[in-house]
Amino acid sequence: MTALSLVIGAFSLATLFFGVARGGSFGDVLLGGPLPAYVPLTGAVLAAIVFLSRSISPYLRIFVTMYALGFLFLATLSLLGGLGFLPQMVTELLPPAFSASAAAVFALIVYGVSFIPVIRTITTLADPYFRAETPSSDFGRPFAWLGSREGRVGARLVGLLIGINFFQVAMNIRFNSFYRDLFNALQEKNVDAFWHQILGVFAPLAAIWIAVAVYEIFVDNALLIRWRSWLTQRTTRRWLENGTHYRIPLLGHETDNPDQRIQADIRLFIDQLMSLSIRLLSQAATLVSFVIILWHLSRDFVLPGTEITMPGFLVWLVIVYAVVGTWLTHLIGRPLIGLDFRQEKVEADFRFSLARLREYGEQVALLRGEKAETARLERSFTEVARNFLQILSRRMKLTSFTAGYNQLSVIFPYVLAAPSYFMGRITLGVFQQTANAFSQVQSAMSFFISAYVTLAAFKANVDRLTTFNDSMAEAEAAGLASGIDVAPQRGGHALALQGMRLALPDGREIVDVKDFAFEEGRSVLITGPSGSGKSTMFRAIAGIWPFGRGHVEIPVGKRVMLIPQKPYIPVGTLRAAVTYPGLDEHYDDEAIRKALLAVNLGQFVDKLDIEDYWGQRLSGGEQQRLSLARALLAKPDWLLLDEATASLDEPMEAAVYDILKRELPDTTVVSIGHRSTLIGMHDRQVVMTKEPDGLYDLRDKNAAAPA
Ligand SMILES: Nc1ncnc2c1ncn2[C@@H]1O[C@H](COP(=O)(O)OP(=O)(O)OP(=O)(O)O)[C@@H](O)[C@H]1O
Repeated sequence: MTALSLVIGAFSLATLFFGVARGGSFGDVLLGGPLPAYVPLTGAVLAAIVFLSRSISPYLRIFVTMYALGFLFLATLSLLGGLGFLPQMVTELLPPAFSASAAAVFALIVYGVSFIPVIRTITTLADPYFRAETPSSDFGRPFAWLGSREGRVGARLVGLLIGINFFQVAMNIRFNSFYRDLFNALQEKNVDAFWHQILGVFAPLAAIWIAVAVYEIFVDNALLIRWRSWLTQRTTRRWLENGTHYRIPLLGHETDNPDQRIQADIRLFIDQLMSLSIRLLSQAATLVSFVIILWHLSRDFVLPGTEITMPGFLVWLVIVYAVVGTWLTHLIGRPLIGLDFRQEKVEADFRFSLARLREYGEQVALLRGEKAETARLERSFTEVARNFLQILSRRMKLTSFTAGYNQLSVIFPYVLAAPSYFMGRITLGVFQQTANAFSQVQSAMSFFISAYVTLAAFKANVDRLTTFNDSMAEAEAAGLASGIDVAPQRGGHALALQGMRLALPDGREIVDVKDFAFEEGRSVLITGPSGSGKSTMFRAIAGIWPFGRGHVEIPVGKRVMLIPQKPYIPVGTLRAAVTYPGLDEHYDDEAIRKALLAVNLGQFVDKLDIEDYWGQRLSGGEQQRLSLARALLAKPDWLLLDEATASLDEPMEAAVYDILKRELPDTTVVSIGHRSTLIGMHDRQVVMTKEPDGLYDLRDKNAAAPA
């Protein structure tokens, strides 16, 4: 950015000096000459903006850069044209010098809007991608020439898209003069000129237009998939790291349906941001270009119904026309923002209810819960339909206005230009060219009108992603600020708990383990009343419970594995289910088979590659044995079993404990359980005991006071 700013600064100073040196009155220098002085003057401002833009959002910086390059291109063309260095044919098509200054003004606008809070919210979501230093992704190999860092490639693809959009605006300008020439040929009944316009002008232009449109789709979608993969991966990792996904609902956040935010909202955000921002830019360029054209065209126009000539009156009319239309649309369409937000939420709630029903199909069927489920689903869908109807009613109101407005826009310029045509002031070609220019200006100015629905949905989408990010940040902060620290301890031989006071999310304290050690090699059974906080203590040892304070010390290099009562079994192959949470390629088949045989699941050893919903296919006891097989593979130093054998019959439970002892001689087992038969399988029994202060502490069985 610094180099670009220096180039623009040097160019501006040199051309300003050149203009002043040529002499002439102040007015001549400022407005006339090969390059009017207002161009280098705005160029000097642009150089400062480009320099300052180093500190703004990287996404917006791409736009400032493209405008700066546009300025250099247009100003150089104007200068060369002004000095007579370009052929006549090119000079005729040159945009006026004013357009270079317009590019500088747009850069200034982009710089200005970067400080608006709502824009900051949007760029906060967009920017991390453009800062990414990760190696460039494999998607869209044709873009290898754009660089090796993902963020840089992304930024250059956005730049390329902007360039394509500028080019399309330039083509539209060329098409505009084609209309004039074509209709003039028709009016003059000049057959040769007519065919020249069709075959010599229109056909090549159309061919270029098609090629550019196809390339644009390619660039646009390549950027979309690269950006989406990067952002999805980053969000998923962040969500799953350090138990954040578990803590978000614990903290009572409103972040519903994270699955929808990751799967749908990220895609929508990128898609809508790209189309809105790049379209906004090309609409701005269209606006400036055609306002200039329209201004020139309406030089000879009379006010309809009079013979008074009023230069540029079409420009004023189109501005008033579009501003009033935009304002009315805003008034009518505003409620759509909230309604769209709600629609996404109720749709996702409905989808989640269905997915959950599939997961718990057996339980629902056994309980004959179908009636209750039908009622619940119908209630959930009623919300979907009710909100949809509100959106429909609002859209109908909005469409009845915008459709009428668009229809009026078709005939409005004809009505305005007709008197001048009938009075012979303008040719049929100019009449047609005016109508085309008017509609270009009107559609650019009313970009906000046609994009209103997209803008409303975009705002709702940005809100959803922002609240999701905020909840993740809070859950991360809660993890960091948690008063419970789990730290490795040098030289120790026990998993020790000290000053551990655990609370519920509402702040009510339930557990106070003052000082307790699970010594290496000495298995422990924890018993105690239901709800006394045994599982919560295990959660704290695992480092995922954020409420409370205290220390958990684990000897350096030792591993703790926790097996809950209800195992989680991912959808996929049996091999992946047994090796979870490890990766299946880390274990050879022999080890997996041996583990399955040890926990009496021999009937499944030849089904390792079968993909299934194993969580639904296996019985409760089989699922528990499968998760014990995981422990045999993982060989942890401490194995915490939270009622992990509660679904097994007593002989099977005893056999499993024997196997654990035999296969994992170096593992210390700590179990939570209620069965008395478990006592003989452990070296020590402790009880969660209610102390006089109402909190539970661990006491050795023989020392336990009555609760
Ligand atoms: N996410 C949560 N939000 C609010 N309260 C919770 C949450 N998780 C647990 N609790 C509460 O914490 C208390 C202790 O629960 P915990 O599961 O630790 O008990 P437990 O001793 O393991 O019980 P059980 O023997 O029945 O399994 C219970 O009153 C429970 O309702």
